[in-house]
Amino acid sequence: MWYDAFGFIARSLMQMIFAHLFFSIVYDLSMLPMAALSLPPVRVYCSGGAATPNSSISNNNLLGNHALDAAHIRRAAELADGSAGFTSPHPNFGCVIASKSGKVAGEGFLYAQGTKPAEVLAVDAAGDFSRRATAYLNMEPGDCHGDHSAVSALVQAGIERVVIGLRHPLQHLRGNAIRALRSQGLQVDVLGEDLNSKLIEEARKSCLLVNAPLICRAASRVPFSVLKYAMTLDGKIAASSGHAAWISSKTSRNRVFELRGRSDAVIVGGNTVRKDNPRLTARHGGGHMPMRIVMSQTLDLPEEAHLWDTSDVSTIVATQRGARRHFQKHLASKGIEVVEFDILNPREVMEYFHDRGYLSLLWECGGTLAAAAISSGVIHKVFAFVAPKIIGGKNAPSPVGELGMVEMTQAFDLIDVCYEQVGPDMLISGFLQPIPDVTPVIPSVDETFEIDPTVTPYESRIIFFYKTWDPYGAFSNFSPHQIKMPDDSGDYEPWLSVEHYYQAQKFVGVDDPVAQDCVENIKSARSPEEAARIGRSMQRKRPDLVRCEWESVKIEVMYRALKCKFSIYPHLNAMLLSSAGCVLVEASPHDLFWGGGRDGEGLNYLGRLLMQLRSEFLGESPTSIDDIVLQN
Ligand SMILES: NC(=O)C1=CN([C@@H]2O[C@H](COP(=O)(O)OP(=O)(O)OC[C@H]3O[C@@H](n4cnc5c(N)ncnc54)[C@H](OP(=O)(O)O)[C@@H]3O)[C@@H](O)[C@H]2O)C=CC1
Ligand SMILES: Nc1c(N[C@@H]2O[C@H](COP(=O)(O)O)[C@@H](O)[C@H]2O)[nH]c(=O)[nH]c1=O
Repeated sequence: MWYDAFGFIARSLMQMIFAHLFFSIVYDLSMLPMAALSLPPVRVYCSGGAATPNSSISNNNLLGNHALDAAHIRRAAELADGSAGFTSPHPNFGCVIASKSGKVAGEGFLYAQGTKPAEVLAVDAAGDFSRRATAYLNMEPGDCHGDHSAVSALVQAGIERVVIGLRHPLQHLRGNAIRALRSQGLQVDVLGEDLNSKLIEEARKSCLLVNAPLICRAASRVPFSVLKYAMTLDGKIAASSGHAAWISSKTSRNRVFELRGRSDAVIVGGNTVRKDNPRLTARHGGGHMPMRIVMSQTLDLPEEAHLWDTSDVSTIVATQRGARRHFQKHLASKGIEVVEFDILNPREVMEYFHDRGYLSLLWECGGTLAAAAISSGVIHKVFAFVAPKIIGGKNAPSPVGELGMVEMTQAFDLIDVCYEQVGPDMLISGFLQPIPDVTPVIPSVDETFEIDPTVTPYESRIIFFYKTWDPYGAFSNFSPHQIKMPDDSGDYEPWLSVEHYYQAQKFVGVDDPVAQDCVENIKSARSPEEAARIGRSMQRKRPDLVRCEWESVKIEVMYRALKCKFSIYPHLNAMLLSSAGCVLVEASPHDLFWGGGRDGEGLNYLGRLLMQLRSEFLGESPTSIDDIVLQN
């Protein structure tokens, strides 16, 4: 492939970078107590004993400073959770502004990347009360691309003190905002570093919980995985016939829809598709719709199934390399993406979805695949709905198949178990692995550089970028940088990101009100992910609405949008120029046009356009955009 020569170096560097990330997370073997995700409780009993969220903190001089700090941080964590389920999962940020007396003056949470940061919303809400106030943040802001909007908002509002629940878990972002705030003269107290007490420790746990998916993903290099099942009181997930609709109550199943809405994807095994013909959609009234993933070795799956209807949401089938090629074609004709693996096991599949940027997954499979997933160490948390029913049956399936254990002492003990009554059922949840604790004992990337200038961890001949949280994530067209592009009449219109502009251009100029509505919907989408979802889903459902010359103009469209982005933001321009001499590759394992693919088989047009722009900015233009378009 065109950059094969770099393959070995690239892999080594990727490993180095991941090793950096991995070792930046220090495991706390004390197994921290944690509460369940803060969905509306009916009755909850938690062994961790976390306090209830405090949403009405007022002036209370009886509370000590630590108690007040802890309460406000818990509230920030509670706010942060507000965005889960509304848009594709992302780090959750909440902010509370409290006056000197401890009274709450303003609150905010980040809805999605690209929308207003929690800190900006909170100081806006607090107005003049922000002056000399304290800001409480569940997590250090990830001002990753030199924008520092959260930091600027706090400084400009006149905040005197900032209390931070957790340093940013990603190594290349950790410490940056804290340093920036301190350098502006603000007092910054980090829980567990500058403040310590039992109450503070509990508040810190609520911050760990609300971003558990991000933290676990960074530490384990697989998406945060929750195994959910519904079983009878005698431990069966179906009758001996395989019939399972329904074990749990309607209230519990509604709760499952919410769990699905918090996940990037829901995953099942081939047998569940054959037996249940599930839909796996989140039907709780709006909110985020997860993708569906099927793991099947044989690909002996039905020709027709609810999961093959992708009008609302896509399905990916992961299978063994070479399995039933004609059936693969059948699936492809229905718009299903088939991904082949040399060895189809849960770890390989999870590593693949990690590289694809997935943050969290909900496993709704039967016991066969659940056992394989638990054995391979990819499951982080379990949600078991227990219904007060007995079905019996020697051969009726149970939630977890063979784990090879022979003595009770070998059983996995769940950590921080919560018991909650949901309708007539009992929901028991707990962690299979502790959430790794993030402690700042290892210097962040720029601190490392300060200590030893010869260490430049990201210097490489190939720079991979993909998700905006990556070190060079600002190269992604999903990075939340607004651009201004000319419309038909030459007037400049703002677009929230390159992705917004690119998706909308698919339907621009098409003489159909549905296409025009679609352009408007994409334009007003609250995040680049939302813009991409609208554009891609319309393209899939109504290919007739895509402008006829789209395939021949799309590179040009992307080029113009990128040129604007890297011209108007000096820090992005500097980042691009600083990559001179390096090959830029969009590390998308599935987009073989804009990305580099899993093994370098992708065309990497995004990387190529960026390198083209870089040459132009440097005044050396070996190829032109026309050459790139012609090569297409
Ligand atoms: N009550 C509940 O919560 C639930 C109940 N169920 C019930 O469970 C029953 C199905 O259980 P079960 O057969 O365990 O279903 P699974 O969902 O666990 O599917 C098993 C299948 O997963 C596929 N698979 C792919 N990779 C692997 C791997 N590495 N290891 C193991 N399997 C792999 C295989 O598909 P292939 O054969 O295609 O190669 C295998 O046959 C049904 O009766 C269903 O109704 C299912 C889900 C939840
Ligand atoms: N039987 C059972 C569950 N089964 C799970 O739900 C899937 C069906 O989802 P859907 O088609 O979207 O309604 C099914 O394939 C299996 O994964 N879930 C539960 O909460 N309670 C239940 O009693």
